[in-house]
Amino acid sequence: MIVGLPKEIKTDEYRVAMIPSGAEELTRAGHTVLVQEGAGVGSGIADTEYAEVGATIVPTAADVFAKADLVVKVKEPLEPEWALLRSGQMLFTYMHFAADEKLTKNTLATGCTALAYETLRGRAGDLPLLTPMSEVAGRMSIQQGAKYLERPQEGRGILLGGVPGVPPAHILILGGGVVGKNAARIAAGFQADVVIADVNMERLRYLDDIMPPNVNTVFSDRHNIREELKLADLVIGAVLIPGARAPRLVTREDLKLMKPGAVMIDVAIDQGGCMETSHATTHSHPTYKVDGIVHYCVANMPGAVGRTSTYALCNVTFPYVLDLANLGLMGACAKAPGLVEAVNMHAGKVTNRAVAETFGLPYTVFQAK
Ligand SMILES: NC(=O)C1=CN([C@@H]2O[C@H](COP(=O)(O)OP(=O)(O)OC[C@H]3O[C@@H](n4cnc5c(N)ncnc54)[C@H](O)[C@@H]3O)[C@@H](O)[C@H]2O)C=CC1
Ligand SMILES: CC(=O)C(=O)O
Ligand SMILES: [Mg+2]
Repeated sequence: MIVGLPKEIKTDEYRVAMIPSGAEELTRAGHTVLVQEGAGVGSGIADTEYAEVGATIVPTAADVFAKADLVVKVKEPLEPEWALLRSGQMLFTYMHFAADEKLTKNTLATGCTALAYETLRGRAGDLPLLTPMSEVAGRMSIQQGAKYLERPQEGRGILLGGVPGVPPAHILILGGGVVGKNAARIAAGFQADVVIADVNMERLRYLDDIMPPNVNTVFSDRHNIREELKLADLVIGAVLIPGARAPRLVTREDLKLMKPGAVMIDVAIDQGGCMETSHATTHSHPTYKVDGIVHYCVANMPGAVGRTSTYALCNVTFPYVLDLANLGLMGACAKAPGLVEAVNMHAGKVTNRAVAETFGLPYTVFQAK
């Protein structure tokens, strides 16, 4: 099979979807690997490192897409890439279709098989290809929150951990999954006062067991969220309903409850965001203010720490890339049934129920045989 690795084109995206050890394994298994010139540079990987293990370096994305049976990427295909995708081709990347109707319809029109990292299921029902980036984004959310709470960044001028005689920041984390847990751990280390809200009681019990005393839990309902917003210096949006648009938990009206200069980091922005006033931003221009509240809504947070994130991502994606190359789509799905969940589109049909329902498109069951 021909496996293609284009350079990412999203603003401030420094990750790449395959590291040289992956290219080495694929070529050893008899596959051809096409790497776009400069694809790894943002993560500190030179073209020569791919070439040395047998990959072919090609000058443009068009060269990669034209020949590859399987294109491996990090972020969703952007407009210049839509024209390069074709029927019968597999695209394996983060898609986040429910957040973007134009992306959904244009990708569907290409007829490609769209395999989304974020909906692939592990044997335990987990989302193993989302997990490492959620670990990165969760940890990073507190780092960014600390920065934007500083007064020169238009925040409230609050130090997360406080100092003797002055209380620490109060942090509300909406969603206690992978992002939420990682955010809470880092925030706890800063000695902030942390509350995690979730609707899953089993998850809240688990978090209550493992977290230090400065992390508490609360059931996520309208009343509790509004009470917490009054206290919060920093809010982290970390909810997820896999495949679907994020539920809106904070309305514009709710912002009036908050302290001026409080910061909201909406990590769930890649699925459309869990605050009504959120819209996607970039690392170059990460924040904006609505009603005195600082909003940070970068949809590719891990892209800024490309070196860490690339290795963390490729550790988990590569086994599936190798299976897709060795066994083809149907063979790889037979080997790992959770891969079927990743198939969001196939042959011009939407094969993910949540994506279809979000945009009122017909839903077709993907037949993995
Ligand atoms: N902006 C970025 O760069 C990145 C964004 N993300 C996104 O962060 C979001 C969270 O991801 P994960 O933590 O991995 O998901 P997860 O599935 O591990 O956790 C989500 C949690 O949200 C909870 N939840 C659902 N509805 C809720 C509600 N109404 N109130 C409170 N909690 C609710 C679930 O019970 C679950 O515990 C996803 O949208 C993911 O794509 C992840 C990595 C990077
Ligand atoms: C998950 C996601 O959106 C990212 O890593 O960029
Ligand atoms: Mg407390």
